[in-house]
Formats: sequence, structure tokens, C-alpha cells
Amino acid sequence: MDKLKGLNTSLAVTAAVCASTALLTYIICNLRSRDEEQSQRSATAAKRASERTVKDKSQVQEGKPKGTLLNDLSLQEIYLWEVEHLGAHFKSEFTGMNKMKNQSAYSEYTSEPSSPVAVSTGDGSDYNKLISNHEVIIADIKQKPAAGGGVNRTRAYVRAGPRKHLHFNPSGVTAAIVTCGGLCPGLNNVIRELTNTLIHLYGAKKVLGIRGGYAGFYTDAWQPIELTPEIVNNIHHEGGTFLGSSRGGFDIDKTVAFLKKHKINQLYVIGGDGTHRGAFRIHEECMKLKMNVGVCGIPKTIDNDVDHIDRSFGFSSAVQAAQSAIRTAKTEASCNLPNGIGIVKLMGRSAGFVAVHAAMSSGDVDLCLVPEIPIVLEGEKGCLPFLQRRVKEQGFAVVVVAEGAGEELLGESTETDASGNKKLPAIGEFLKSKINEFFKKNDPQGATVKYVDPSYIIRSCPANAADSLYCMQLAQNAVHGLMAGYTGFSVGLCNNRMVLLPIPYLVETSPRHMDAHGRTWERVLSITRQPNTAKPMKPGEVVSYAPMLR
Ligand SMILES: Nc1ncnc2c1ncn2[C@@H]1O[C@H](COP(=O)(O)OP(=O)(O)OP(=O)(O)O)[C@@H](O)[C@H]1O
Ligand SMILES: O=P(O)(O)OC[C@H]1O[C@](O)(CO)[C@@H](O)[C@@H]1O
Repeated sequence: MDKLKGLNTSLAVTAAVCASTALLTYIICNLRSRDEEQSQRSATAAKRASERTVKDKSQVQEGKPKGTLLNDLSLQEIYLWEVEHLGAHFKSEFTGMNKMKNQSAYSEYTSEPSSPVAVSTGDGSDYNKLISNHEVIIADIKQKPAAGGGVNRTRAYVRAGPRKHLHFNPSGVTAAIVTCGGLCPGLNNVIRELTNTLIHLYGAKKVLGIRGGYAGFYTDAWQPIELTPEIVNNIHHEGGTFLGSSRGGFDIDKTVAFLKKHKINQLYVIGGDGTHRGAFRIHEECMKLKMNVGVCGIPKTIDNDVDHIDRSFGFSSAVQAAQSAIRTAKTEASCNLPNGIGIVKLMGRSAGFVAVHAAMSSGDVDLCLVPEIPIVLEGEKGCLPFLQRRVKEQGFAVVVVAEGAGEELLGESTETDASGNKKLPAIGEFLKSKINEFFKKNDPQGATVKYVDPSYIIRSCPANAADSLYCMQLAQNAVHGLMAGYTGFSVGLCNNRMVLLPIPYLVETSPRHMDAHGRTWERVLSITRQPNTAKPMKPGEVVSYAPMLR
């Protein structure tokens, strides 16, 4: 019996040993085959990489870029948005070369290349890069193969920057700068940089600041100010405009008479779409009267509703300034019981860009209401039951509403401001009362609603770093453009490059709106999880993208 037991035990041990050996063999084989597979994969990847390197090298040697040639994609037609040039009507006043006036030219070097001996030629230093009149920036950088054998088309913009040849003799330039419409962070940065560029970089004769917008051309009490680098030195640290602004005024005859009287040959107009329409009128009148005057617009508005450009200056600062209002609303809503709801009203007459960008960047917003998307109060997609659900989940809710939202509920206003822009009904107060009513009816505790209106706070602040940099680029390129002889244009950032845009094209589709079926709104929905109340797309309607976020 004992023997049998012993035999069983040894059989069991042998079986166990065999099993473990088999398992070990299986594992080793598996590992080996996995290793083999892995080294095979690495070899294939290395082969592919080396083939790619060889291919890239040969392409580069042939003067082509690296990468794979897409045979199914090409850009066949490019349409330039031409900018008018004074050279077509008047002889150039300058025969010299465009140089950076405020720099000494280096013509000799010591043996130590890092310490050049400056020998000033007296007429300035060469630019590192001059832009040729044929350089363009392609507008539609997003491309896909054209369907059904069609052609791919895009428009293109004139690239901004210093030109080799100037139309104006800089020392004979008397420039005027005017700011019109609502305030916007960065106005002072633009005034300052225009003045500095005109005087330091080009050596212009005189720069006049027109006070109080277009009305300043003919209002005796608002005499122009002569701008110098000393006078404008610190203005960029302040919000608002050193020159003052206004709505309403525009008189073409008096404006042209002013230009003649003060021998102004370059006019810089800073403003929104209304201001640009006025600027183009002045340009047309100057051409009609054969006046050798260049007119340039610099697009400004916190609403970011000037079409085609990546963004208007001041927008980024306004979105940033809105953050503290949203945080205030969140604190008030979360600390005030029961059922705290904070409402923030932000500017945005017909476009909700400030509201959606402020909401997206804050991450604290539960409901965002903009003019482009109809407001539905009750029912399945209603914003009021949605708010009630959100308050149940997290104890409070934050709402951001653009001032132009809810026209479909409040009715279109018939009142206008001095420029003819329609006045807006009080959507913030309306929402507050609707929320209170709804909660009173549907929750025994009701709601505690706090309303924050930071409208002018976000518009009158100084520019942030991003806008300050942008204003500097805009101002310099405006001066480069006018000095070169371009006229009737506006400057802006398109696809992150500075370009010159013909004003009629710019204003044709301005003010622009956020696309209710675009990706920006989709991002808002993904963050807030609010019901989508955008009207369904019409048959054949195409989704376009707001240039700020694509
Ligand atoms: N079509 C036009 N022709 C001539 N001048 C105009 C025109 N539209 C507006 N303006 C003038 O331009 C100036 C600014 O216009 P508006 O008040 O509409 O501001 P805006 O430039 O559109 O900027 P904002 O974004 O602040 O509204 C005003 O003096 C107004 O009279
Ligand atoms: O009260 P104001 O100065 O006329 O300006 C209000 C409007 O100006 C804007 O900020 C545009 O400049 C709009 O968003 C707003 O509706």
C-alpha cells in the first residue's frame, strides 16, 4: 500500500515536472516568437525609414520638399485680392531705397564678427527681409481633393511688410491717425506704434492725432494733437484711446477739406466695419479729387466680427478680462444657497465670439447663450429645465449670455445708436427673471440668482501681451503698406501672416457670425453639455468655420 502511495507520489511529481517543463517550453517558444516578430517589425520599420530618408534626400536634392507627393491633390486656381496702388495714378515721390531709418548701417567688421564696428552711412540700415509685390498668402490652407474632377480654388492676399521701393518720400509725409466706434483694448498700442514707426523708422515729417473719431475732422472744439514718440511713450499701458472716439459723425466734404488744409498724405483709421466703410469713402473721394493720399484701415473690435482676419485686436484681452467675471459668478453661485445661479452678460452685438471663447477658456460655464443660436426656454431642449438639472447635480450653475442673444424672444429693437447700430434689449435681466420664475414654480426652494454685467470692464482694459504684440505688427505693417503706395486697404493677420486686404472685400461680409453648425459651437456643447438649439441646416447649406478656431 505504502509502495503504491510512493509510486503515486513520484508519478505526480514526474507529471508536475513534465507539465512545468512543457509550460516553460511554451513560454520560451512564445517569447522567442514574440522576439522574432518584434525584431522583424523593427527591421521593417528601419527599412522603411531608410527608404524614406533616401527618397527625402533625393527630393531635397531636386529642390523639392520632403514628404509624399499627393497625386490626387493640387491647387489649380489662385485668385489674388488685389490692393489699389497710388502708383497707378501718381508718380512715385521717392527714388531712394527703403531702409530702417533708425538703424546705423554696418559696413565694416573687426576680426571679431560678434563685435561689428558700426559705420553709419547716414541713411539707415537695410531690412533683413523686404517683401516683393508678388508675395501672397494663400487663404484656404485647408484643402482636400476636388470632387468629380473639379478644380481646387483659393483666394490669396497681398503679403504685408516693408517694400524695396516707396511711393512717398518719408520726409514729406504728414500722417493723421483717428480712432472711431467703441473702445477696444490695444487702441493706444496702435496709436503709439504708428507714431513711432512713422517717425523713428521712416522719418516722417509730422503725425497728427484726430480727436473724437470722424467728428474730430470738423469739430472746432476738438483740435488735432501733434503726436511725437515722447507724447505717446506711455499711453499703451492704459485702456481706451488717447485720442478719444465717437459714434455717428462722418462728413466726407469736411474730412477731405481737413486733409487738404493740413496737407495730410497718409490717413490711418482704426475702427470696426462701420469705420472701414467710412475709410473707403474717404479713399474714393481722394481718388475722385486726384489727391495723392493713402488711406489704410486697422480693424478693431472686441466682438471679433470683422471677416477674413484670424482675429481683431482687443478680442483676446476682452476674453481674458471676462474670466474674472465668470469666476465671480461661479463663486456667487456656489456660495449662495439655495440653488445658486450666476449670470454673466458679455458684449457681442450680433456675434457671440466673446461669449463662446470666454466660456470655453474658463471651463466654468454650464450654459452659453449667443445671438447665433435661438434660446429655447422650456421643454425638452429648454435651457431652464437644463439649469435645474445642472443645479441638482452640482448645487449651482453658471450662465454666460451675449448681449445680442435672444432677439427671437425679446423682439428686434427699433432704436439705434448714433452710428445706426441697433440698440439691444436687456437679455440679462430677462433671463434673471425667467430663471427666478421657473425655479419658483418647479422647486420648493426657488433659486438664488446673481447677475454680473462686466460689459465695459472687459472693453476698457489695457491690451494683454498677445494683443500688444499684434497691435505692434498691425501698426508697422500699416505704415509699410502706405509708404509703399498701397491704399484703400486694411491690415490683418490671415493664417498667422500679416496681409493687406482691400476694404470693400473686408466689409462685404462683416460683421461675421459664429457658424451655428461649425466646430466652435460643437466645442461649446461638448464642454457645457447644454441642449443644442441651433436651427437645423438647410438642404445644401455648407458648414463654414470661424477663423479663430478651426
Ligand atoms: N457706411 C458708412 N459710411 C461712412 N461712415 C460710416 C459708415 N458706417 C459707420 N460710419 C462711421 O464710422 C464710425 C464708427 O462706426 P460704428 O459706430 O458703427 O463703429 P464700428 O467702426 O463698426 O466699430 P464697433 O465695432 O465699435 O461698432 C462712426 O463715426 C460712423 O458714423
Ligand atoms: O455702448 P457703446 O459704446 O455704444 O458700445 C457697445 C457696443 O460696442 C461693442 O463693444 C463693439 O465695439 C459691442 O459689443 C457693443 O454692443
